[in-house]
Amino acid sequence: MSNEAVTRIHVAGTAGTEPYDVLVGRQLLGELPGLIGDKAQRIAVIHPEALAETGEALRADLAGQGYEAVAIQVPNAEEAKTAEVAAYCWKALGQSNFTRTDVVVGVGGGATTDLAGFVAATWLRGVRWIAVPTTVLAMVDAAVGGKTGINTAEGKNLVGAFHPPAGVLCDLAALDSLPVHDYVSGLAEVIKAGFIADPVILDLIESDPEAARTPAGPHTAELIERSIKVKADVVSSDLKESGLREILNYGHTLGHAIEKNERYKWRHGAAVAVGMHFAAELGRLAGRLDDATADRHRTVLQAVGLPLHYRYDQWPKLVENMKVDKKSRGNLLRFVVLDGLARPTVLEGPDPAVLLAAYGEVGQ
Ligand SMILES: NC(=O)c1ccc[n+]([C@@H]2O[C@H](COP(=O)([O-])OP(=O)(O)OC[C@H]3O[C@@H](n4cnc5c(N)ncnc54)[C@H](O)[C@@H]3O)[C@@H](O)[C@H]2O)c1
Ligand SMILES: O=C(O)C(=O)C[C@@H](O)[C@H](O)[C@H](O)COP(=O)(O)O
Ligand SMILES: [Zn+2]
Repeated sequence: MSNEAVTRIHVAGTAGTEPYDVLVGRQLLGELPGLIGDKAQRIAVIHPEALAETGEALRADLAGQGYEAVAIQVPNAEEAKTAEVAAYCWKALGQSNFTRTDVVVGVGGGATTDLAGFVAATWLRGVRWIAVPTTVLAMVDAAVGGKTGINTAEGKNLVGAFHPPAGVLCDLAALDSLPVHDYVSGLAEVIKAGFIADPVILDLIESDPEAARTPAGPHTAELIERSIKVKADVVSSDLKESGLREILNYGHTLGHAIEKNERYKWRHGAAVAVGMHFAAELGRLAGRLDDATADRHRTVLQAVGLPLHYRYDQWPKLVENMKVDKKSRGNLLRFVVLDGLARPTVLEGPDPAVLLAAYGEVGQ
């Protein structure tokens, strides 16, 4: 793995879907026409406000290549993941006479790629789409694996579809304009990949946590590639989350509950960081996780500047919010915990007293 070469990570097709590759490197947009294929006449470039120039440049470039290209600008961050914004995109596609052979390109962070993928999944019951992630989080996680969706007032990602992209282009140059707060938020999913499957990720971050906070750090490409590999391996064998894929939800049961409680104003990665701290304490109290690995969660998350704590008095609301987690079955709450480093497992229906005790370490 190096900073210069283009790395290609393969995602196998399962459940009747096509395989595809995730490319990591620089100046990758030349790959787009090949991914678009030769049947498309129209391309819709869905991008957030923050990437207005990028979106327009891409639209103009595609128009120069002979496509009828439209740019669809959507709000930044979670404000894009709503039914209203999805409907706005459907309207734009309808007004462009967008057909089944046409292609959606989602350019942006995870919120944008989740929305763009969802729009592609639902338009005409599914059209081809390509992800061009521009945040760490979207490169290592959101754009890979075909989970697409939007939030509702009742919870995070409650409406969506499994609809894998035709390809994912991770241009590392995009990260240079990312505010540090958003860069660091993405490290939560990188650290998650380290705890559930690839501890070398943790070693690399711990070797220089300050450097890990910037795209100029010495291990940026390797951290991104290793995290993508973790995700690609999991979704290659379990696209629709019938089992193994649940491990990617480490830290998310509480994390999503916090996001909803904050009306989606917290960054996803920050909420997942608190959620992983909670999951580590839960694993420890359930007698599964050793002290050293549980403590390592605190040190590595804190070292890169991610939060560990949330409001203690919000626990009853968080418990309510967790009931709509997609891993729940009836009234049974289910949490991904670790049996040890890189040994994820599911803890079903833990004693409410144990849950509260774990939250006692997290709440402030
Ligand atoms: N589908 C999945 O498997 C999956 C996995 C993980 C996370 N997610 C979702 O991803 C979302 C979080 O993604 P995120 O952390 O990328 O946040 P985000 O998409 O909200 O982006 C953060 C902010 O950065 C801006 N931005 C994006 N790229 C930029 C760039 N290169 N330069 C400057 N600004 C830029 C965005 O417009 C936004 O304002 C959440 O909605 C989460 O649920 C989905
Ligand atoms: O891809 C997955 O599967 C994940 O769980 C990855 C998570 O990082 C991601 O936030 C995902 O969107 C959560 O899925 P959800 O099904 O809990 O909404
Ligand atoms: Zn996530």
